[in-house]
Amino acid sequence: MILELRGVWFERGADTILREVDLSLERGEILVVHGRSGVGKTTLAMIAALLLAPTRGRTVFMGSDVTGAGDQERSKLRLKHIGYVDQYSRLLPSLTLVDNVALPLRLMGVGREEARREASMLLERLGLKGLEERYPGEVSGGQRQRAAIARALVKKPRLVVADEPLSSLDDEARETVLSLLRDYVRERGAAALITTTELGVLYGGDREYMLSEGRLRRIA
Ligand SMILES: Nc1ncnc2c1ncn2[C@@H]1O[C@H](COP(=O)(O)OP(=O)(O)OP(=O)(O)O)[C@@H](O)[C@H]1O
Repeated sequence: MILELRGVWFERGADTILREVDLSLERGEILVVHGRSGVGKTTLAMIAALLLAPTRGRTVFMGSDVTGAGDQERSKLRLKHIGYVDQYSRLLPSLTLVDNVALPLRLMGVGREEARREASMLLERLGLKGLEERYPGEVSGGQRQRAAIARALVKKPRLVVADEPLSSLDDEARETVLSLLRDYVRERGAAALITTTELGVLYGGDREYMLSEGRLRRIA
């Protein structure tokens, strides 16, 4: 088991965003959470990525209960094991795509050339060959989105959490990303959680859920 959320609540002031959410992610699985704008998908994604602690309930990551873990312990786990793609596919504007994607490896101590080589390979698999030396401001939103996915995968994390990673992609690019994610989680025994505001389309995840009124309901 990679991640387990047990009876998780998230309350902010008088608002209850998540109510008694149970979710488990096993190795090799892709889980998709659908939901309208504002229902709490980002909140759930951030809890899954250990960026946010639930107000009630337990979080178990790779067999360890991290419910009461401090910031430092959680950030250590994140750096090593979790790739997070935020909703805005934020990249550093002053670095080219290849250097953005190579950055997590550089931070882990990998040499520049090797890190850039790994990054280029991933960019190519995501259909971005030829754009390696462009800056984020010189590519499209969908291309930035794919570069952000490459950046999350480059350090080969155990858990990939991607918040609305497909929103600016056409059908072909979307399929490219999903099939790369499928191959990735299967090959590496990793797991992925992705969110989407699309309600009527299934994404071919191993399990798909609808989040509404704070509760998760399985839809496929
Ligand atoms: N920092 C904050 N302070 C107060 N309320 C917040 C904050 N962040 C989010 N919210 C509220 O919490 C609720 C859940 O937000 P969240 O971002 O998790 O939703 P979402 O499903 O990801 O939405 P979207 O699809 O529009 O990104 C929303 O009603 C939002 O307005």
